Amino acid sequence: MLIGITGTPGTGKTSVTKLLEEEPYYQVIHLNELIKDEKLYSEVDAERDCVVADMDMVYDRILELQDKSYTVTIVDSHLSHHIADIVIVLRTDPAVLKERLEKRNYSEEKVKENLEAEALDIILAEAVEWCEKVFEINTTEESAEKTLKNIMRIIGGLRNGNTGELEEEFRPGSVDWCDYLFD
Ligand SMILES: Nc1ncnc2c1ncn2[C@@H]1O[C@H](COP(=O)(O)OP(=O)(O)O)[C@@H](O)[C@H]1O
Repeated sequence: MLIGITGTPGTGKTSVTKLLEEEPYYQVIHLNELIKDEKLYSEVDAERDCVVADMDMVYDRILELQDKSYTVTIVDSHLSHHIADIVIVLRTDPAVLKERLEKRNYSEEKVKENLEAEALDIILAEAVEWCEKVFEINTTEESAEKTLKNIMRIIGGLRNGNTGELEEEFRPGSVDWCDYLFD
């Protein structure tokens, strides 16, 4: 089973997937590192300080790397909803996200761009449009450990074919940052 952990940068994807990596039966691919290490991109955008991933190359590489001896392969990246059919979108209140992104020494422009993307649900909307199953977790006031527990509950439900209540609890659209936009 291939599952994407996606969300705006700073929402906690890498922190939680690093914890998941320590659990047995989970293969974790940190896609952003892989894209840089293996140059799976078509362009370097120096102005925006990022690369433009070649998603065909990325998709083929993920399929090659997916090790079926693991029960679940997790793809950690804000691009993972381009690849996986099942995704968990991590969300963080833009006011909290701002602090996290500023600590990363992102430019003012890059912080603003990411905060707007989070406030406007950009990744969530893409995931809902492209993926078969989407779960949304608000990590604003949760530790990475608590988020890990929720992710493992969702994966457990998917494996048992019993996601009814989880689909309600982590329903896409349950998080709303509209107040941030109109403050
Ligand atoms: N659940 C959380 N609660 C508080 N801080 C968190 C949480 N998850 C991550 N962080 C902090 O936020 C920052 C960004 O987390 P990271 O996992 O790198 O996000 P992403 O992979 O989504 O870009 C890190 O400094 C991390 O310590």
